[in-house]
Amino acid sequence: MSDTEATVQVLRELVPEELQAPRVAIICGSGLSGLVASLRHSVLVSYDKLPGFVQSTVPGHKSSLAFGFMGSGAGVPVVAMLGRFHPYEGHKLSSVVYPVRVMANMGVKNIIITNAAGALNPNLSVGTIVVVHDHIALPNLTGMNPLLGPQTNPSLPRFLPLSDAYSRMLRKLVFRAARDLSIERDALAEGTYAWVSGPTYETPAEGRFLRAAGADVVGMSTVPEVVAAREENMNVLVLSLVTNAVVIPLGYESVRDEFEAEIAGTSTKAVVDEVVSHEEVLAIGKIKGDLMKSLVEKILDLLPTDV
Ligand SMILES: O=P(O)(O)O[C@@H]1C[C@H](O)[C@@H](CO)O1
Ligand code: HPA
Repeated sequence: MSDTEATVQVLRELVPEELQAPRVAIICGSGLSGLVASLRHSVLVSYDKLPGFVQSTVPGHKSSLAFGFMGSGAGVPVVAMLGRFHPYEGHKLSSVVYPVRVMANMGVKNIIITNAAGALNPNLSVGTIVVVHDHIALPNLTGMNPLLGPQTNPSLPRFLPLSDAYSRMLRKLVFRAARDLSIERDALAEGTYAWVSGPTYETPAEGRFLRAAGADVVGMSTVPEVVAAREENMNVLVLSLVTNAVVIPLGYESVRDEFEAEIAGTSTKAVVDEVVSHEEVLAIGKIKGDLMKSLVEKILDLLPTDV
């Protein structure tokens, strides 16, 4: 029996039979566990009961899986991670993606991955939900790829194409859901997510670099999960909630100019001194959580029955 099969075996003992075949997995990003507040017949399973699972150590992430039905009518059976694992917590990449492999082993075919992210694109304001259509993963390109090493399951592809990682069908469904809910057009955008390891937020020069490379938002999660989910042949949807702007010009102003202006008694342009914090990230999650929740519920309502 493989490791993931052993974990699924434990879940089968802890979760009632009618919840054992989820169609959709949801990963809740920082401060976004309220996304699944409307789960019906829900059963929570703490990660410490599950072999192979580690613990979420980040504020705004709980260490439990939630099973239940979500959406209108009978609803769709879902399994949600109320907290995720990040490499910066000290978790190995194989641990970070382990829950995705377990959910795939349970037969889940669709995954909605959410996260909090900083905006690199100046057209994105705080609170916008970005439907991710591509990613830039410097860690993947430089030797920190979750698929490095012996294959956990040799029947999965060794060389995984990622040109179509983000399901067009699911992305389109988001916009249909938004129209059905009369969500204003500017509340949603499309973009490319840059994955960084964290836990430091970006310097202004790093922000400029990632923006120049074509990224719209930046965050510290998601991509390893996307890679594992694609290896497991799931349909992937990623929704990033913009919680802050990455202040690209901050720190760039010349202190020599400032010093010389002080001596001359003239004034210089005021330096912006916004500093991002995790508290701010969580606060935006709280404010926009209901919108994200309605959107996810409507996406589940619209999900074709054959996927
Ligand atoms: O788990 P996500 O990607 O939603 O969390 C973001 C990235 C860091 O974990 C944290 C920084 O504030 O929020
Ligand atoms: N950078 C990286 N990760 C983040 C940010 C950010 O600005 N905001 C929320 N998660």
